[in-house]
Amino acid sequence: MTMNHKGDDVWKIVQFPPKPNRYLLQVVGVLIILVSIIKAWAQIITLVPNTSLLLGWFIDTGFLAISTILIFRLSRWYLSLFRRDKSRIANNLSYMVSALKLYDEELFETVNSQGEPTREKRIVRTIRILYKELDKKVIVRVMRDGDRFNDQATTLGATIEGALGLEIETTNQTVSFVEYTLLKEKDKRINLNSTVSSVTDSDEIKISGNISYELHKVAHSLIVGGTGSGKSFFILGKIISYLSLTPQADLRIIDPKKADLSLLRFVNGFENKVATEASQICRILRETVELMEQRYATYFNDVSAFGKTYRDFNLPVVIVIFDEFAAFMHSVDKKLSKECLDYVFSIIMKGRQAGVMMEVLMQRPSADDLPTNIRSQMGFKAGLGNMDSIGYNMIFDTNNVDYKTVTEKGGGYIQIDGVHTSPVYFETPMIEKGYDFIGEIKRLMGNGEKQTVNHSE
Ligand SMILES: Nc1ncnc2c1ncn2[C@@H]1O[C@H](COP(=O)(O)OP(=O)(O)OP(=O)(O)O)[C@@H](O)[C@H]1O
Repeated sequence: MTMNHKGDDVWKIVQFPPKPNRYLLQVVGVLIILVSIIKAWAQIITLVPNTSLLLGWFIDTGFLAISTILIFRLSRWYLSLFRRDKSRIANNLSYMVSALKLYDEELFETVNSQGEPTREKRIVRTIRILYKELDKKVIVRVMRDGDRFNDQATTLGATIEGALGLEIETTNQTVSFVEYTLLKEKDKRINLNSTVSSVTDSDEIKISGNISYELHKVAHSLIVGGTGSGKSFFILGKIISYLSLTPQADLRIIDPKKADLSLLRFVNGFENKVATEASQICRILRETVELMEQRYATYFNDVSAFGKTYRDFNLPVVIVIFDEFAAFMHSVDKKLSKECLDYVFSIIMKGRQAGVMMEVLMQRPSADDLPTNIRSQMGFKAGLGNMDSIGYNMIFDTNNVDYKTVTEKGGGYIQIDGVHTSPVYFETPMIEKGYDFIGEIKRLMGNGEKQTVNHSE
């Protein structure tokens, strides 16, 4: 039987009712083991012919050692049958089963010690709950066995949170179980200045205390959020993070609404890299596709490039940030929107290896605004602020999540490929009041002095 170590990667069953403490049975059992082995030893010893003194001493010592080991092993096995899972998690979940009466009892006819017939209640069925304790998480799996607890399994989230005093990170519902993943430590909002790792060669971007990802593994992003949800702060924060990478990211900005992002056109180094008009937008996208093709032609043109990415050639990541994507696609004529969409599609399908990425922002996702073949390639998806279930389903392609009301500015749900299996609640990096985005971007761009980007394009 597995012991209950912290961080064990083993499923354990929550015992209900808990095993009773049968001390008398334990003592008697161990005594029987002891006496039987001593008796057996005494019996065997009489069968051994009494030869020399030395041989006799060896035989006695050998039997004594074997008997001691046998007594110890057998007793340990016997006592393990009575062992109770005393962990706080097991105790609290067992208490929850009792408090919510997540078990069925039936009346049984028996005979009491005076020989009179009596009736006694016995537990005949209990909800089946398993749990696993990891370093940073506790996973509670409530089984759906087709009994009356089947539907209850899906509604136990808040009660389990209360019982364990931990917060649910994700809920995963299948036909045979509902799995609640709880965080041992609450996720913490981080400050913008700790979003980029100081480790050289790292392209790790931190989003919160518990959430981070490597940019080259995730590639394209989708950020959705209504007015006031914190979308602009999030993307401006990300721009600061991207510009803090080494080599510094090469950003192209598309802002058809001529809002905050378009102001970057006044920063040295962003000339010709900010587009607000349809024709400029199409030009920026076309040039980015050409750059991508050029990278493939220069760096990935023979077998020596097998398995390599843009990072092996120390090329900067190129990120096209496309704000108000859906609104733009609706506002331009069909021919132009098709041309733009073709460029976006091309980047999304081929960009990752060459380090050419798309970051699409929009107010509300709908199947018409963002075709499924593009949406499914987005490794990073975030929905900020409150959204209806159709909105969430459109972003995350799942309707098995119990989304909480978002009250915090910059709060929402996020799902990153390779990091999460379903969307989790998060809060965007904190940006203090009066933060000078443009000033900071200017500083990172070297105030228009020569950039420190090390590439040959
Ligand atoms: N990460 C954050 N740190 C600190 N404050 C934030 C953060 N995100 C949002 N806020 C607060 O919420 C307000 C609205 O955020 P923001 O302007 O980013 O919303 P939005 O979704 O871009 O809305 P709009 O589309 O109208 O610009 C900000 O002015 C700021 O006060």
